[in-house]
Amino acid sequence: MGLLVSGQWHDQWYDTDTSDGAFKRESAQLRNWVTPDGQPGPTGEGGFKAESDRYHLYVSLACPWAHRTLIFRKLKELEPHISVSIVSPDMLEKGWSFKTEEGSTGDTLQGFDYLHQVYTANKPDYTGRVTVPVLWDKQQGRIVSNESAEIIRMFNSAFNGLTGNTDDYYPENLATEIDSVNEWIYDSINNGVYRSGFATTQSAYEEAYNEIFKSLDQLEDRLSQQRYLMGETLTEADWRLFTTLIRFDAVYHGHFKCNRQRLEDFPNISQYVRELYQWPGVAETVDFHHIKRHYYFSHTMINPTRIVPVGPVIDYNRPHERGRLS
Ligand SMILES: N[C@@H](CCC(=O)N[C@@H](CS)C(=O)NCC(=O)O)C(=O)O
Repeated sequence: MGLLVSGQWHDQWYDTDTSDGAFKRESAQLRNWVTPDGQPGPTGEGGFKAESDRYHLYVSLACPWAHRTLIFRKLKELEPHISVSIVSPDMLEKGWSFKTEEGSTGDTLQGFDYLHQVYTANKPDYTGRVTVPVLWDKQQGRIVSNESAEIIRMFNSAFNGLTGNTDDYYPENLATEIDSVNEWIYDSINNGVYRSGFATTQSAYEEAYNEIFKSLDQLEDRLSQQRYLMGETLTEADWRLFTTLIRFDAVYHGHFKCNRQRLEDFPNISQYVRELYQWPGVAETVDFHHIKRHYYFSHTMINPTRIVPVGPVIDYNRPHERGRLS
């Protein structure tokens, strides 16, 4: 685990000393947008037109942020148009690698050994963390974006002309409400589990833990009254939440100490997770080997023995009752 400083790799764990033991996530730096005609998007530069076989996605199957982009690539029928490389679940001294032993595809586009080389190929003197996902433009030989929240918005609509798929997970009439639910879920759940797991003081950990379970209680209540976060319409807010929920009992409950109870113990949340897991194509994007191996093997500061737990045994394919009550 580390970061690039002026293009040089430095092996370094997150610094929590300056924030009373609390983990602070850095904002993504590369924020251009693919658009239907190549006009600039909400941030960054223009010149990234939606075209078939022009873009390549670098992902980890372990990472909840990268997982969102894989789900959108699947749901929006972008697989024939956007190629993918999957990193190894082991993120060690040199960060994300393409070592194939534990199931990386290798860098199928550029043949690099490490993801940090993709970042320096984009900008030789790059300074910052080297994170997945990364959306790479094969035509210009540069990174379009390393922000999953924005990559899924591009996937949601920019390529509709190519795929003919007009399913909309960010409909205009719900956009403001989706943005506000996203913010709540991001702070307390998506990033909350990391704040719990990476905390280095008892108080920072307990603060994150309390926020997570307060939000999960609210979520359980909301899902007892409606099928999805926005009611009857399945939106990006659900997919952003799902990638954290599907990892919860396998890693966040144990490794990140989010252990007041398992998600399996929440009647509505657990059924909602199963409904989304069973959504056509989605189960294929979930890889519990990569998920467990990444967290338990890579974070030696938290789990020095690197033993990867065998359980839990949960059948996400068993039936759910969602949709029957409404
Ligand atoms: N804001 C980014 C965050 C991505 C992120 O933090 N990914 C993690 C993996 S789950 C990562 O690559 N971490 C490497 C590091 O922090 O050095 C996004 O949502 O795309």
